[in-house]
Order: sequence, then structure tokens, then C-alpha cells
Amino acid sequence: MTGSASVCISESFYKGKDRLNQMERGQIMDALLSFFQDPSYPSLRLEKIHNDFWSIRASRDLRIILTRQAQVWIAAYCGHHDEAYRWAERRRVEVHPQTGDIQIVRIPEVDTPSREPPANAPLARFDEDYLLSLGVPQDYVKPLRYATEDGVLELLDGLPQAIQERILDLLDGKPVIPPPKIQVQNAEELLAHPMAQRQFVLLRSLQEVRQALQGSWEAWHFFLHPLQQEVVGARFGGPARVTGGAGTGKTVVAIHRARTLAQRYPQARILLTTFNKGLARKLKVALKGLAGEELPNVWVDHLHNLALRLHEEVAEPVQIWTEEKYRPILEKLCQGLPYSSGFLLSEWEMADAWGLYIWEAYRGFSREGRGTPLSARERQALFEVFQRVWETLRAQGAATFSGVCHRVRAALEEGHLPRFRAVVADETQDFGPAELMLLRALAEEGEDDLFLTLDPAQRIYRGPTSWRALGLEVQGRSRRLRVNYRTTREIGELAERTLPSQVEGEARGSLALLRGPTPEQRGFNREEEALKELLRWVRWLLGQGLEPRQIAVLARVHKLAESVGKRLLAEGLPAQKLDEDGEGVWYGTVHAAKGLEFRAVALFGASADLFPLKILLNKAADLQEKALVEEKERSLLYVALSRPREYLWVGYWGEPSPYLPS
Ligand SMILES: Nc1ncnc2c1ncn2[C@@H]1O[C@H](COP(=O)(O)OP(=O)(O)OP(=O)(O)O)[C@@H](O)[C@H]1O
Repeated sequence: MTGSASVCISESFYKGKDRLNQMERGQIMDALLSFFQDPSYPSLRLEKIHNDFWSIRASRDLRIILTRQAQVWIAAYCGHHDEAYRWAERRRVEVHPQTGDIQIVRIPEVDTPSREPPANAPLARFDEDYLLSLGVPQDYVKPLRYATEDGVLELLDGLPQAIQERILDLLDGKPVIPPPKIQVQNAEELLAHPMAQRQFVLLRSLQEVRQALQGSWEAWHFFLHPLQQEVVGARFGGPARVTGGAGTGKTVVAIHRARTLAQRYPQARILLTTFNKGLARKLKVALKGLAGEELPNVWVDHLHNLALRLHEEVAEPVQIWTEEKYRPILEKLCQGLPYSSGFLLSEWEMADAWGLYIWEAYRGFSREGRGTPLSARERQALFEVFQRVWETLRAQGAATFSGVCHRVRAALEEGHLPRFRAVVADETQDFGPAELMLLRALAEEGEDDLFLTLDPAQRIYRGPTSWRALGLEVQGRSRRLRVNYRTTREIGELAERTLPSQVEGEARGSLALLRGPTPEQRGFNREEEALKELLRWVRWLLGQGLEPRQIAVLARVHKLAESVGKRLLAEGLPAQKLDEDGEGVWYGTVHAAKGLEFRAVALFGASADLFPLKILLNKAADLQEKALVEEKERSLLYVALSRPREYLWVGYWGEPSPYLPS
């Protein structure tokens, strides 16, 4: 391979390929593979261009920009001819004198001022030597110290991610300790150093190169944040929990963790699970992309489906009943009891979720935090009715999902079903007690048994569950991810402003390193006006070169989403529902967009009667439940606003949602 021992691909190369279409990516991959086999291959026409960069041809118009450290070639960027050359013109590669780290840096375009830093320059209080010790390139030190906050953010765009994070922490008032200097003997050792691995992946064989470039070749396959890396590779002495705001890479970490465990325990079965079918499909594809093949010892399934499949192994098949089916039965059996139907439903669902099937369990269960107090006698009267509801379900060959989870759990605990060596579960904020107890039972207790990712602010289906009450102790094994890899800072900040500064005892806020257009928030008198403007925005995005499938229109309720979908089609725009395959603009509810992301998202109808949804608020049994509904509705708005990578449009008519930041 190239006559040298190794080759290297940089993170900026992956950024460049993200701007290309599928065919162009294929051409880039072919050219790079040829180059790594033989750089003198004639059609590649290797030539030196600006600074320390070289270029090769991938097609008439496509270029790959390379650089070299001693004997190691580094693929630094790829793109269309002019754009790729411009990229190289404005960059340089250097080994930082203080940290010893290798960096690709954008050459700053500012004139160094000679006067004193202005009063509103947030980094002026840090001296030059300190900034240098953090890895800031020499010619950035003064401009950063003299810049206003906006100026700092602009300058950061040109720096490697690790430096950006350090400076953003300084802006946030956090202490930042300079990294130890990298001590290495040669370029290969330098590029393989953990600090360099934030930006470079060193490949030592043609097979590794092929693997790195084949399939989806996403940046997250190689470039993990040190905290992501830590949780992926750690040996945890029991259940571990990883939290983080939207877009901080929790799913990425779950997928990497599953692969790591599959390698660590090659003879054992590993489960990778999540909340619903669509997300499980996404996990499966992503895991295969990462591993380069389907891993025979990793099972990927969403938890309810897995529970149903396991249930079939130990019992007769059941029909799943949801609220529409069991609510009338509950109401009929409860006639005459002095409670609202909302209260009865939520109390029964609580008992069902916790598996309180025997009187002693229901009697002893702490109802702390529930709005309506109950005496022992009242509990007993209720329990008798609840039992009859369960009996009716059984007689009909039906069960709730919670019921199925509890039966499977019992079968696992009694040894009728085999357990997994380890379980990795994503989106666990929406798992209730039945699902969490099932997860516990699915994994053999011991090292690395459970790895659970969640964002409490994205809980949109149910109220919080105390993990400790379920025996899930994660003390000392809890980590929080902080870097938002998905959205621009502008969108990330707007989304976070829908939330309080702490959610369930955890401070919010994440570092978004990308910059982008300001999200649009538009108020209208009528829905029709909002729709017209939305259509104009979608057309504008298409005109900007976005593919229809990179755009999603989300709404709070099905009916509204459907009416937008119909209108898109009627206006000649390609469109399909979120859970269907197609090439058009996606439309669907916010619930259906859970865990997904798009380049552009429109939230259609961020109005006061939709967030929170009025009918749900009116149905709440008591003040506690009303507060819970409000919390979930706020989370739903957060989920919607945190789906886009670059463009966000929010439209409402009448009054805006009270959760929408002004
Ligand atoms: N280390 C990384 N390098 C590059 N991209 C990353 C990295 N980690 C995550 N990403 C990208 O960031 C985006 C968000 O990641 P992911 O979906 O894992 O976040 P999440 O925390 O699960 O989000 P949500 O809570 O909104 O579902 C994805 O496009 C993913 O590929």
C-alpha cells in the first residue's frame, strides 16, 4: 500500500463527502482506493497545489485533497474542483508547538489589532500563553482575545473540534486544563495517538481502507468524542446510564457499545434494543454499517416485539389491547365508583405497568406523588375492580404490552428463557416500569450487563419512573454527553430554551459546534396562511439543492400532518408519510419523528392549543396529571425543534405555544 506502512483519513474528508451525492461518493471512494494502492496511477494525476496540499482527480470535476506527514498520506478533503481547491487554499496542516497535536486549521482572515482588547471581548482575561497551551494556533491567539463573543464563534469555525470545545468551555466559565504534550517518535505514532484520533483515522492495511470507505462511511464510525469513547469501551461493574441532550450521540454510542460487547464476548448473545420498530430498523442498518457485516451474536429488535416473540415461546399467543380496547371495560366495571374516568384509567395503568396483580402488592405500593389520595378501603374497592379487568383481558386472550413484559420477565426469572450476556438499550426515557423490569431480567447480572441511554427531556409517552425503585442502581456508572453533533448552535439553543435549566436534577445545555441560519418562527392569523408560507419555504429549500427526503414537516396531531401531506401532493411536490418508503418530503407527527433527523424541519402548528394539546389537558384527572401532561407536551416540542441539522421553520396561528421561546 503506497509503499508506506499506513494511510490516514481525516474528519474534514468526511465532512466534504457529506456534501456529495451517492454517485460522486462512489467515484471518490474508487479514486482513493486506487491511490492508496498506487499513487502514481496515471488517471489520478497527483499534483502539488497550495500550502502542504496535493490533489488527485476522482472524475472530471471531483477532486480529493491530500496532505502528507513523513511517509503517511492523509486524505484531507474531497469535493467539486473549485470548492476543493478553495478549501485547500485556506487551510494548513501543522503540529502544534505546545500540545504536539496535529491539526488541520483554517488560515484566519483577520488583521491582528494592535490596541488593547475591547471591554466586551470575553477571552481577553486569558493570557496568550494559556490559550497557546490549550492548542490554539499562534495566529489565532490574538484575534480570539480581541474578539467579541460572535467574533470568537466565527473564529472557532476554523479550528479542530477539540480546541473549539475547550474555548466554548472557557466562554461558559468552566475551568479548562491544558492537555499534556504528545510525545511520539514519528508521524505514524502521532496520527495513532488518542488525541489525534479526534481528527484522523490511521489505516494499516488495504482491507482497513476498504472497510473505512465502504457502505455509508460515516464520520461517527471513527471519530468519537473522548467521553463517547470512554463509555463505549468501559468495563462497567453493573448497569450503566448515559444521558445527553438531543443530538449528543446517544444512539451512536449505543451502536458502538453493542459492537464492542459483541467483540468482547464473542461466544455470548448481546441484545441491542430500543423503543419502536422504526428506530430498531435504524439501529440494525447502522450497526451493520459500522461493523461492515451483520454481527451474528447481536440481536437487534424493539423491546415490545422482542417481548411478544419471547412470550410466544412460553405461552399461548395474545392479542395486544391498547387504551381504546380496555378503557370501555374499565369504565363499565367501575360504574358507581366515585372517581373520574381519567383517574381510573391512570390508576389502573399504573397498577398494570408496575405489575401489581396481587392485593398485597397494590396495598403496599407507594402512591407518592399521585394527586388523589386513597384510603386502604378505597384501595381495596379499586383493586377488586382492577382484578376483574385483568380477568376480562385474560378471558379474551388479550393483554397489554405491560402485561406481556411482566409475563416474559417472570419466565426469565424462573429460568424458562435464556438471558442475554449484555443488553444495550436506546431511548429508555420512554420505557415504563414493565419495560425496565424486563430489561433487567433479560440481562445476566454482572459486569457490562446493562447499558441504557436516555434523555429525560425527550420523554413523550409516559411519566418518569424511579430506577432505584426497580433495583436499577447506576451510581458511579452514570455519564452525560455534552457535544451536540446534529444541529447548528442556532437551532440547538432555541430547542434548549423550551426547557427549564434542569430536568430531573440534571443541568441542560450542550455544545453545538456547527453554525447555520437563524431558525424562522412565524405567526399567522389562519392555518391556511401558514400552509401557504410553509409550501413556499419547502420550495425554497428544494431550490437551494436539498433533496426532498432531507426535509420533514412535523405536526402535533395526525390530522394536521395528513392535511399537510395532501396539500404537498396536490401542489405537485413529492411527499410520503414518515413511516413509509419514498423519495419525497416526509410528513408525520412529532411522535413519529422520535430519534430521527433531517437537514430541514418545519413544525407546522406550534400554536397554543396544540402544545399543550388542549384535549389532553382537559382529560387530566387531577393537578398532578395535568402537570405531567404539560411536561410531556413541552418535551414533544423539544423533540420537534431538535430534529433538524440545518434549517428550522416554526409556524403557528393565533396564539403561539407558551413553551415556544420568544
Ligand atoms: N462522534 C461523532 N462524530 C460525528 N458525528 C457524530 C458523532 N456522534 C454523533 N454524531 C452524529 O450526530 C447526530 C446525532 O447522533 P445521535 O442520533 O446518536 O444522537 P442522540 O443523542 O441519540 O439524539 P436524539 O436524542 O435526538 O435521538 C447523528 O447524525 C450522528 O451521526
